[in-house]
Amino acid sequence: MMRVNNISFKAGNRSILSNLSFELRTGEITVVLGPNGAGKSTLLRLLAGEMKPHSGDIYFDNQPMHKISPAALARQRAVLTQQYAISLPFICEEVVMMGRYPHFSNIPTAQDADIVTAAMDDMEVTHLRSRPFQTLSGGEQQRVQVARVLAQLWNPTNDNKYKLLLLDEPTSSMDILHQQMLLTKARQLAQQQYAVLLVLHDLNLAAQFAHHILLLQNGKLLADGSASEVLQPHTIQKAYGIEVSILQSEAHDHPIIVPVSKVNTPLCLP
Ligand SMILES: Nc1ncnc2c1ncn2[C@@H]1O[C@H](COP(=O)(O)OP(=O)(O)OP(=O)(O)O)[C@@H](O)[C@H]1O
Repeated sequence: MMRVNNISFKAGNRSILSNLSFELRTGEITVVLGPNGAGKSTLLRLLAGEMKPHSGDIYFDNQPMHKISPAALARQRAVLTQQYAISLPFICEEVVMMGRYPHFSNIPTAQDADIVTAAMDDMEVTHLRSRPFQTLSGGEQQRVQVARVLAQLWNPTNDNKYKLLLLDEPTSSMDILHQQMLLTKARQLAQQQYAVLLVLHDLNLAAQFAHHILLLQNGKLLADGSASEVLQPHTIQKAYGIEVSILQSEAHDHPIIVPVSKVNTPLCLP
């Protein structure tokens, strides 16, 4: 449902992404991995249509991305970026309702209100609905923002349109329970008409939930495939410069990645 053909992106003269090609398919969770600065967030913003690649093409639902109107795009794809500072004193329910803005003209309908309630229930933030967003903890804010993007793509009429959910490090502030809850929800959505793309740093979450992994290094695609294809010790060593062991356990249907090499951290004394 999304086809990326040989895209490159530059900031000034500096190449940030080079010659990336891949597909995002409905039914799948695609996880983008890579060290700090590899280009993951830049890639997500290009896929969201927030920026255009300097070369190459992105097709969404068989249309060139740049030809889709922002209003139409907002009904089919939702984005959670790493920065979501809200300076005005909105309460949480209003933040989640922002996800419904593309769906009503002036006043939210009863259905929009029901969707906000359901999305807040899914992210276990219903008890926070009347709290000012700025007073929430980091993990609570992240769950409210995920509820907002879920509300944006909520599909009560089953309109048969593909949905694309793009989440940049959505679990970074969440505790282990809420990480699992969110990624289980992402898996359920992928089983409907959604393609889900997650930027993650946690290789074990990627191993557990990804159908498809894109591993970036210096803006290039170092590996592209299933978790067991991509999460190999030599590939991880090449990408991150750290030695790992891959454990297989009968209790789990995915590999478990454990660092084994000692990292030589420069000692900074005052
Ligand atoms: N507008 C810009 N001008 C100059 N450099 C930029 C610009 N935007 C991004 N970069 C650089 O591009 C590289 C990729 O940035 P990006 O945010 O995509 O990395 P990332 O893989 O998401 O990193 P992280 O894991 O740290 O979040 C970084 O080195 C960043 O400094």
